[in-house]
Amino acid sequence: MAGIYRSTRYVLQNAFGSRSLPGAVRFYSQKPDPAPLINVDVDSKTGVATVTMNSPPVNTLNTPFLNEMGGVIKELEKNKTRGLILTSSSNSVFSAGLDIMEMYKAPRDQMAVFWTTLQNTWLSLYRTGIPTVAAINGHAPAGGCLLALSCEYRVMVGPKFTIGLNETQLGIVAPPWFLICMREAVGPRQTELALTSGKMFTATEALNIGLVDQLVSNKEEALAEAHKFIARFAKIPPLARKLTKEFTRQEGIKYMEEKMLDDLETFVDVASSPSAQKGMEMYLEALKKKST
Ligand SMILES: CCCCCCCCCCC/C=C/C(=O)SCCNC(=O)CCNC(=O)[C@H](O)C(C)(C)COP(=O)(O)OP(=O)(O)OC[C@H]1O[C@@H](n2cnc3c(N)ncnc32)[C@H](O)[C@@H]1OP(=O)(O)O
Repeated sequence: MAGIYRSTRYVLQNAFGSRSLPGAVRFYSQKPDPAPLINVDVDSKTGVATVTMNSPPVNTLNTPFLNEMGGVIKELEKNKTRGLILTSSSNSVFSAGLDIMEMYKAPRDQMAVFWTTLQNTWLSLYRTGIPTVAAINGHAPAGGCLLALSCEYRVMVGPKFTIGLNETQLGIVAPPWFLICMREAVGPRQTELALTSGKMFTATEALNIGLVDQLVSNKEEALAEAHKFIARFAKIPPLARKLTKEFTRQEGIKYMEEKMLDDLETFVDVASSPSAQKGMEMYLEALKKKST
């Protein structure tokens, strides 16, 4: 089994195409798609990129989306972008997390490609030397929360949106690297309390436990505060900053570098188990009922 996963990873690692940015202008990532999943807008004065997830209806994280995100981060690094602000084009959802359709009734090799892409893209975002901020302008459950936690600073639009690692409510388990990200933000006690119950926090609750750093009342304010955070690093030498970030995040980085294949195998085994599949089926049905 590990052989399949290793070759899958090889293919994926070579699948991130690259393309030069034509200076500080707007560009769309990866494929010349009339409806890109992610828009990137680089401010020509500050060199800060606003990366807007634009995969309606709820920015689920599936393989094409994650591949595109990985490509975007690579491009921004190559172009020495000064900052990355992650936000959503939706008025109510930052990201609904992993696309359950990538896991529900999916063949094991498809699940493996999906998970490997998630692992690689997460690691790129989590460890990038570019200062990162999540401008959370909508709900951010599970993988949506992970995306926000992988950034260095979180500004959330309140009060009506929610955020959290709710996996246990779905009968699935947040892997250790999700948990490490949460623990880095809120500490071990709050992590255990939050994850064992799968709690979704209101924006105010999230601020109170340190899951987010700032509350604002709309997206424009969130973007303005995100720019302010990035401006703090104007006079900090980039290499010193990057290495300090790596040292601070070494637990998560080490976990992924050393345990990537074990994590992948565990994921495929757990996600394809009859009980996890039943749980996903019921959850999808509940989501569908809610939306009709
Ligand atoms: C080492 C140990 C490893 C073990 C690991 C094994 C197990 C793997 C676990 C991995 C961790 C998982 C992480 C995840 O991210 S799982 C996904 C969790 N996400 C959610 O719970 C969010 C679900 N969605 C919602 O709550 C709402 O959609 C939301 C509040 C985000 C927005 O609500 P809104 O009313 O605006 O929109 P709708 O609910 O009507 O949704 C619109 C359509 O989108 C579909 N949808 C929503 N979320 C998902 C999703 N995550 N995946 C797939 N599809 C989704 C929804 O069904 C609607 O579809 P239709 O329009 O067709 O009805």
